[in-house]
Amino acid sequence: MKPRDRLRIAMQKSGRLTEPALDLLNRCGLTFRQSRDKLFCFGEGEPVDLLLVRDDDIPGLIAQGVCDLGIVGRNVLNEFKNGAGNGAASLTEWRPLGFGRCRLSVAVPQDMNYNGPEDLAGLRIATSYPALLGTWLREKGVDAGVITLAGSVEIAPKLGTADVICDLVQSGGTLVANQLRETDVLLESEAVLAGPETLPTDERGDMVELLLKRLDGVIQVRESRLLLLQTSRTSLEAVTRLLPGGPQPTLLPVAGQPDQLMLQALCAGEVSWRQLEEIKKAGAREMFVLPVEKMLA
Ligand SMILES: Nc1ncnc2c1ncn2[C@@H]1O[C@H](COP(=O)(O)OP(=O)(O)OP(=O)(O)O)[C@@H](O)[C@H]1O
Ligand SMILES: O=P(O)(O)OC[C@H]1O[C@H](OP(=O)(O)OP(=O)(O)O)[C@H](O)[C@@H]1O
Ligand SMILES: [Mg+2]
Repeated sequence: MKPRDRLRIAMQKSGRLTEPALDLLNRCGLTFRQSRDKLFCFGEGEPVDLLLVRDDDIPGLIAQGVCDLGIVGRNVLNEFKNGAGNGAASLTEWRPLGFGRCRLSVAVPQDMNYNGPEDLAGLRIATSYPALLGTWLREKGVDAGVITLAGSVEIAPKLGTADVICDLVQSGGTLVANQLRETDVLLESEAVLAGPETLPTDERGDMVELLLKRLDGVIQVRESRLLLLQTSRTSLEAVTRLLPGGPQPTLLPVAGQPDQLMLQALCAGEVSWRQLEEIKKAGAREMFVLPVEKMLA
């Protein structure tokens, strides 16, 4: 293979991961000029280009060295590592990316009596993830038939082509619509930045390091929220105890109300309605949760 001096990242051409992946790269300061065939996007500022492909092809492209990194679901990456890519150059997750969250689960007809994996013995299981399912069945010591389907797996029991299924679940809506019930979770998945365990030693390696640093910053900011509220000095301790994790809050005086304080806290993740209601019960009022756009400690 010809040596390359520009970093090449593979990502899904069109699907659930396309928009969030592009958005993430943009936030890392990477912008791309789209070529007419839309399969290759040339990086405008930094020496980083994109290859837009079917998500299933991403691990193989990295293993072959056609791309240096890829943005792909853990489900697809691990299916490759357990199956087609078994024994190929080892791939690793450089970063979990926090979108495309779903799980790979076994689901059975709602009216089936199911007590555990041993009840799958002798049944036919339809899946798009034969390698991950095969590994799990071996671990459980269960001998079952694996029927590989490219899609519409949930319909297989109704059609009589399988008894149970193993497929991706997010809200669970598709399972309910097909009278199925989730029984075992094989894998918790989200989009990841995948790459070889050993990074290139040339300038591309330096670019990967820079990208990882920017990614860490972007992910930290994306998950941060600024919580603003007012509280009386007497409620301060109770309110502070309920604050979601993060650095020490900042306290500011409120003009004309000496017993009141304005509190500002950086929270490491989402602040739910339930948490807000609890904090309010402890004595807080005038509460605001704001997204953080940029952060420089
Ligand atoms: N319902 C879901 N909710 C959230 N994430 C999901 C869901 N279903 C799948 N995913 C994640 O998004 C990834 C891409 O899903 P998508 O349906 O776009 O793939 P696809 O149909 O295989 O696309 P391609 O044409 O690239 O092969 C999945 O591999 C998985 O990691
Ligand atoms: O638990 P839920 O929220 O219902 O999501 C799960 C469904 O989402 C995915 O399919 P998708 O909608 O991408 O359809 P496809 O596999 O036919 O492309 C997955 O294959 C499940 O069928
Ligand atoms: Mg696919």
